[in-house]
Order: sequence, then C-alpha cells, then structure tokens
Amino acid sequence: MVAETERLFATEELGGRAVYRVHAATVLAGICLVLYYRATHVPGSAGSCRAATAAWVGMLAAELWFAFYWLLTQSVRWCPVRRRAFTDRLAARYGERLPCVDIFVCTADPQSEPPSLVMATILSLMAYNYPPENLNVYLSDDGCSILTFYALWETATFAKQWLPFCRRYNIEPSSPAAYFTLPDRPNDPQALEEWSFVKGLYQEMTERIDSAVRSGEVPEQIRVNHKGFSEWNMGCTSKDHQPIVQILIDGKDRGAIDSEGNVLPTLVYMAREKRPQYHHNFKAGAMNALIRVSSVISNSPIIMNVDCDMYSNNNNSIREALCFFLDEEMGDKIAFVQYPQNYNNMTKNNIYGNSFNVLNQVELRGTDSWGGPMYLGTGCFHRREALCGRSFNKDYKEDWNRGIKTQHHIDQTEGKAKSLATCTYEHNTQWGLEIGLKYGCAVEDNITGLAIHCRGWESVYNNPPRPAFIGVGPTTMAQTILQHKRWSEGMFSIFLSKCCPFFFAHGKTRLPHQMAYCIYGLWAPNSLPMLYYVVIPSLGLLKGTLFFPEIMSPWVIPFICVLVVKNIYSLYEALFSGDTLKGWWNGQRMWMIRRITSYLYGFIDNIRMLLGLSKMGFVVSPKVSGEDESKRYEQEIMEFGTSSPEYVIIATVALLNLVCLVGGLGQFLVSGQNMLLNGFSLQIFLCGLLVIINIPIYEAMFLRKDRGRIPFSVTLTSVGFVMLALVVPIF
Ligand SMILES: O=c1ccn([C@@H]2O[C@H](COP(=O)(O)OP(=O)(O)O[C@H]3O[C@H](CO)[C@@H](O)[C@H](O)[C@H]3O)[C@@H](O)[C@H]2O)c(=O)[nH]1
Ligand SMILES: [Mn+2]
Repeated sequence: MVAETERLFATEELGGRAVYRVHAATVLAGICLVLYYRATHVPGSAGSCRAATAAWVGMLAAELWFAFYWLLTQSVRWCPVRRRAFTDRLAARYGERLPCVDIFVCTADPQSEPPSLVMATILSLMAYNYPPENLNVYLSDDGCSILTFYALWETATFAKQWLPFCRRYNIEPSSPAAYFTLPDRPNDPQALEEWSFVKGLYQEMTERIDSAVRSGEVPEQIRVNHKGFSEWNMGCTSKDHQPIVQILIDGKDRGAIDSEGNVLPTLVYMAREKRPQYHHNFKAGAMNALIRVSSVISNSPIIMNVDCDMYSNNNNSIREALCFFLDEEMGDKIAFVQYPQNYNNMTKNNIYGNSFNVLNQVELRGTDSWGGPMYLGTGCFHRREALCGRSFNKDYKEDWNRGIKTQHHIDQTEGKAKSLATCTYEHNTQWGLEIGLKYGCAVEDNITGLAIHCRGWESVYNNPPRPAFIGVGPTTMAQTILQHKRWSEGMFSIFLSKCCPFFFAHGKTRLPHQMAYCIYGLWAPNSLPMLYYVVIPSLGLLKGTLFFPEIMSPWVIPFICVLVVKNIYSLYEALFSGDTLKGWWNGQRMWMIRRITSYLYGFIDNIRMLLGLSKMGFVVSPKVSGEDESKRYEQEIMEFGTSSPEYVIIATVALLNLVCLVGGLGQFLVSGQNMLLNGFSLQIFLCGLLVIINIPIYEAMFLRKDRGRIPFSVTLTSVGFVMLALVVPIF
C-alpha cells in the first residue's frame, strides 16, 4: 500500500451530485407521467380517426425512445470524477529514468492535410519535456506523398534548431506554427534576437514546403540529398506503391545531435504498401502497420497517437500520462490514458456545436468512474501490450525498461520494417481482429477501446487545466455533417454487430459503462423520433390534430416540467463547461440538425450495409478552408453553398414549421379563438420554438446573398416537399 500522499495521481469526485440527483429524479417522475398520459389518452380508433391514433402512438413511441435514451445519458452524469497527476512525485521517484515512448502521427492526404500543418504537429511532439533518447516519433503517410516526405526531411533539419530553442526558453506550445502566432515576444534582447532567428528559419522552411506543395513536386537539387526520395522514382501513386520506411533521425546514432549537441528523438517516415486489390482499412490499417514497424525500431512499452492536426500544447503530457501507468496502486490495470480533443479554431459561440465542452468536462469524466473513457482516436497513450491484444491479468508485470536501445544497421532495420508494412503481412493473422486496432468500422477508435475494456483493462481520462492537444475542428456545415455521419454510422454499426456493448461487454464491464458506450452507439437511431417530433406535431397544429394536453389540464405539468427542468440543467451544464449562452443555443440547433441529417444518414447507411448494399468508408475531414468561407465562419454565419440533399432536409423541416405556425395561428385568428390559450398551446409552443431556432436557416434561404447561402435549387425543392406534406391527407 502506498500512502495517499505518495500516490502518483489523485481521483476526486465532482461536486454537486446531490443536487444533480434530485434534478434527475424530478425529470424521471415527469417522464413517467408523460408516458402514462400518452398511453392512457390514445384517441379513439373509430373510422376517420385511425390516422390520428397512429400518429398518437407514434408520439408515444418517440417519447419512449427519448425516455430510454435519457436514462442512458444518466450513466455519464451520475458520478463524474476528476484526475490529477503529480509529476513532481514521478520525478522524485524516477528522475529521468523513464520508459521509452513511441508517438504515432497519421496523415492521409497532402491536399486536405497540408504538410506544413503536419510538420508543426511533429515538431511539437519532438519537443516534449522528456528524455529525447526515449522518444520516437513516427509519421504514417497514407497519401504516400513525396511532398510529405520532403516536409519531414526539412523538419528533421529544422528540429536541430527548434528543440534546443524550446528547451532553453521553455516554449509552450511547442508547435512553431502556434507559438509564433502568439502576440507576445521575448523582452530580453538576446532572447528576442534568437526568437527572430528561429522564426525566420521556420518561415523559410514553411515557405519551401508550401511552394513544393503548390507546384506538386520536389526540386531535383533537393532530391539528391537523401536516399529516401528515390522511393518515388518508380512512379508510385497513393493507391499503388511499395512499402516505404525511412528513418530520418536515428536517435541511437551518436551523430544525430541538435545544434547544442543534445541527442535528438528518433524520427521515422512510413508509407505502408498499398495495392488496388487489397483493402487498406483506413486509419486502423495505418496504425497497425505503425505498431509493427515501430516494434523493430524502438518497441517502446507506451504508444501515443495523435491525428496529424493535433499539436502538443502541454510539454508535460507524457509525464502526466506516466503518473497513471506507473502508479503503484492502480497503474497495472490501466490500458490507456485518454486526453480530450480540443480545437483552436472554434468561434466564440460555437456555431456548429463542434467544441466538445460538455463531452470533455462532464461526459468523459462521468465515464471515467465506471471503468474509463472510450478511446477517442487521438491524444491517447496506450500500453503497447494491451493494444496488441493482451488481456488484463493481475500477475502480469509490465517491463517498463523494454525497448530497442541500440540500432546497428539502419538499412537492415528499414528492410525488416518494410516487410512488416506490406499488404499481405496481415493475411491469416489476428491483426485487425484481436491484435491492434480493429478493422471494419468507421470508428476504429471506439471499437478498439471497447475491446480493450472487455479484456479486463481500465482506462483513465486526464484533462489538465492547460489542454494537452489542440487540433482543427470542422468549420463548415458540410464538414460537420460529414464527420458526424461517419461517427454515428460507425458507432451504430458497433451497436448492431456482435460487439454491441450490452452483449459483448456483458459481464466484462459494468452496466453503466455499457450504457455510456451506447449513448454514442445510439446516436443514429435518434434521428427517427427526432424527425417525427419536429414534423408531426407541427403538421397537427395546421390540420387541427391535438397531440398534447390542454393548457388548463393538470397533465400539462409533467410536459412542461420535463422540458423546463431538462433544459435549465442542460444550459447550466453547458455554461459550467465553458460554453456561452448563445453557444448553448447554437448547440441546440446543431443537435437538431445533426439528428435529422448526419444521424439519419448514418442510420440508413447501416441498414444498407446490413443488406449488403454499401461498404464502410472513411472520408478525411479537410483541415483548411477557402478565404471566403473562413470569413463567414469567423462572423458565425452558417455555411451552406452547395445543393446537397442534407440541406434539403434542413430547409424542408424549417420551412414546414414556419408554414404550420403561420397557418395554425391564422386559423385561430379567423375562427376567433384565443390565440394561445386553446388546446393547441403546447403545439404552438413547440412549433414556435422550432421556428425561432431555425431563424438562421430562413436567413440562409431567403435573405442572404453571399455564396454560402442555401442555393435556390435547395429552397425550391424544399418548397415542393412542404407542399406535398400539406396536400397529403396524413391525418
Ligand atoms: O485512410 C485514412 C483515413 C484517415 N487517416 C488519418 O486519421 C486521422 C483522423 O481523420 P480525420 O479526417 O481528421 O477525422 P476526424 O473526424 O477528425 O477524426 C476523429 O474520428 C476518427 C474516427 O472516425 C478517429 O480516427 C480520429 O482519431 C478522431 O479524431 C487523420 O490524421 C487522418 O490523416 C489515415 O491515416 N488514413
Ligand atoms: Mn480531425
């Protein structure tokens, strides 16, 4: 037993749980009453009313679903915990005798992921406050681009200036791109001189890289400088090429030193073999190739991975992660330490709802108390053994000293590594099934983390005050919808597969942990009740079909209670997590839009996959956007522009609600009824709320003139659909 004051990390419960649970009990009571009302007030099924009965039962079904889903979301709110790592205690115990760490960065396409952006990430990772001889950075290039290789070659040279500079001035963030855009510069004249010098070098390098990318080729006089360039002599394309592994810096080589004579971290470029006839399994395939390639170069016990746009923003992240792995009490049980995803390009009011504040501050902490957060695909430190399929066993002791410490023949090592990165290497092996990241799922991270949890391991969520990683989030509607489509589709496919958390994990993890996984796994089917709820009651308002109790009836109370209490809490949670009031409101809008577009598509695609009609894909999110687009993004103006079918759904729902509200109120006006105090009060309220939340959509359809507006063709199509909905006598 280690005294609590000696532990390498602490776990605290988040406060306010008693209040939370009172709130949850209130909402639960409200939900039960709502469902009871629905079940006992079904309108008579005589003749003409049959359609109304069916519509009512539909409401009941939607509300049952929402109730079930709400229950799931309680799992991540019941008892969130906060972790704190004590790097000073780690230092006192181990000094600089720390385990080797392999860092994996994945990139896939030099167009949507500019090499200069990727290089800033690589430099930030090389500059960790960590013994460089124990640090190995690997770049996987699924685009197999000579431009990316060239950029990495430039980076290997620039690192010799950048790393000592970072060390001397304790630079944070250690990404040069992020650091040099900070407004403040050093005061001390000598420091300022050095700052300008390094900044100049960095800008020149970036310029060289960017111009190579623009021209699409690497100048001949540069290509002669490194043998690696010759790999591209045989005319390889991104989809058809031999395996390439190039060790650009061999940290074990005494000659590999920076401008001050310090050892450099190892730096490796890898493009696994690709052939048109073999499936490459996207990022999971790249990660697995990296696991094998690194096993003959460094073979560190810890593997960290980040997406190519996620630079390190906190120099101590490795040491903090080690506080968990090396903790004497709990360390042996931990398979991975997950950091949150943070973005640096979010607008103040979070127009597309892409800054995951509530997820990061509440939900992941809540999952942590049940066995650990899911693996998020980036910003994660893994125990190599656990990632490679080992089950938890309390007698297993990790060898933290493992790793390849001397490299004799670099050419031999590269040759060996290449043979591990071929297309056929994995055939008839357990790779992608039991070993490494799992294949066949658009969210390889989620399913891999689940498998690790089911093998008995736990994970830990660490969210230090200074964010550990910062990346680039989607900045347009199309990108947002696309990303969420991939996620919802992937996670729902896990739910439908034999890996469904409720069955696969049954008996292996706790029920609330399975529920937490299912919150995300069931994003996709949320689309149907949502679509129902934003269309049917509004239509009912126009056509005179009642769906809610009258305002004077006591049954109104549970409806209002659920609506109000739940939303006040959600607002509180958002504000507590760092959103603004408007950000919360925008988040509500996006939550609706994602459900009726991305999640609907994710749902339909799963059905198609079950029927064998479509295959899983992985469309890389672009990390750059046009100037015009960026300007609108900064002004928080929603970007549409193209005429995609998703926009037709959004426009149709918005327009339909407007028509129903105007039409419904118009009828009351004509018939002389009280506008608000009649049987339809709640329907008017719901429909009105939808109209208010959709104001930016109406603007994009009718008022805006810029190129990001909703195209006329989309508006026209949606008008057609609305007319259809009005004409068809549904009830
Ligand atoms: O065939 C591929 C496709 C993607 N990637 C890389 O995977 C990373 C993530 O791709 P991105 O398009 O940025 O997806 P996001 O939606 O931002 O990614 C989130 O969701 C993914 C699962 O859907 C996870 O893999 C990611 O780690 C997680 O950040 C990037 O570095 C890509 O270069 C590859 O290496 N090979
Ligand atoms: Mn990304």
